[in-house]
Amino acid sequence: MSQYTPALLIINGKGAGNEEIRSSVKQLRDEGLTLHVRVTWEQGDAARFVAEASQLGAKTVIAGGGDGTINEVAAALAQLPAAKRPTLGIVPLGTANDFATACNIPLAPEQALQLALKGRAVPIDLAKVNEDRYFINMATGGFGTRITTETPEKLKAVLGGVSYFIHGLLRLDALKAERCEIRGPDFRWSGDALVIGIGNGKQAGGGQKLCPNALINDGLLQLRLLTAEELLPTLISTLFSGEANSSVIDASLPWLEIHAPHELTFNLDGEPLKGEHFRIELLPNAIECRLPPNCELLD
Ligand SMILES: Nc1ncnc2c1ncn2[C@@H]1O[C@H](COP(=O)(O)OP(=O)(O)OP(=O)(O)O)[C@@H](O)[C@H]1O
Ligand SMILES: [Mg+2]
Repeated sequence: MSQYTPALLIINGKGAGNEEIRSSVKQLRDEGLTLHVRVTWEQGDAARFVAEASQLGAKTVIAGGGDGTINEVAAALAQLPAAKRPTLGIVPLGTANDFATACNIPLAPEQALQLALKGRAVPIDLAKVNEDRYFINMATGGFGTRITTETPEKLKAVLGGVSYFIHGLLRLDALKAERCEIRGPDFRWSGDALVIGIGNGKQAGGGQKLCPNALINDGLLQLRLLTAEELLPTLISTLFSGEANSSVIDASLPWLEIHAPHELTFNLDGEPLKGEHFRIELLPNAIECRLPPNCELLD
């Protein structure tokens, strides 16, 4: 398999017991591919492994995990000089795998690994949040945040992506509007928001298409705001169907700033970030990613 350059597979420790991955890696190595494997234990490990990639001569770095793992790998790649930046591959081993699902990346590890090594590399956008945080898929505030921050790991392990949905329904009583102000080029809104979705990708929280018009190579973020004017049942059906409605505000923006009088929690690809001020800026063509020809997030 000499047509492949060496690659590095970073597996989130939660998915490291996957036997299919083990046998696929063995098979690829038997065919002659140099495929390094590293396993994470905690936050920060993936970024350190990405830094190691150039010493290993890896031209492809594969994130084996859910959205949080892809986030960490993609963010570390974006911070490397362009000339030394490996291409991102994705093997979905998380709970919801919202980004991979929206991209039509195969969920079967063997096929995903083939795509991650051989697929067409496409430049994609990333979003930068404040000084040093990023997201590849979506930032959510409000209801969606509660779902993803508080869905217990045990529920995720037993029920997979459905757990986000079930846990979300159990927590409807906890739905609370957040007062905030949002500004961007030719855009200004202030009021009480129940859900704030800022999408590079379309879906989060286990298949909820919060930002149905988002694309990962259009140079724009889709902002979708569900305001507190609507009755709860209408709002929930809107949330799950993605249809238009008067309490839904939509905008496509290259950057935006959010200010709140008290602390808000945003989830960046499912990983929490607290603050009162957020500046979110789209970085066009920030990294290259191997994606299937039928990826639905491409322009
Ligand atoms: N060995 C490990 N055990 C538990 N957590 C880990 C381990 N290694 C990394 N992490 C943490 O896992 C989180 C990322 O998980 P990831 O998002 O990939 O999976 P998931 O949440 O199950 O899937 P998804 O986000 O697609 O629903 C990060 O917060 C990271 O710090
Ligand atoms: Mg996650």
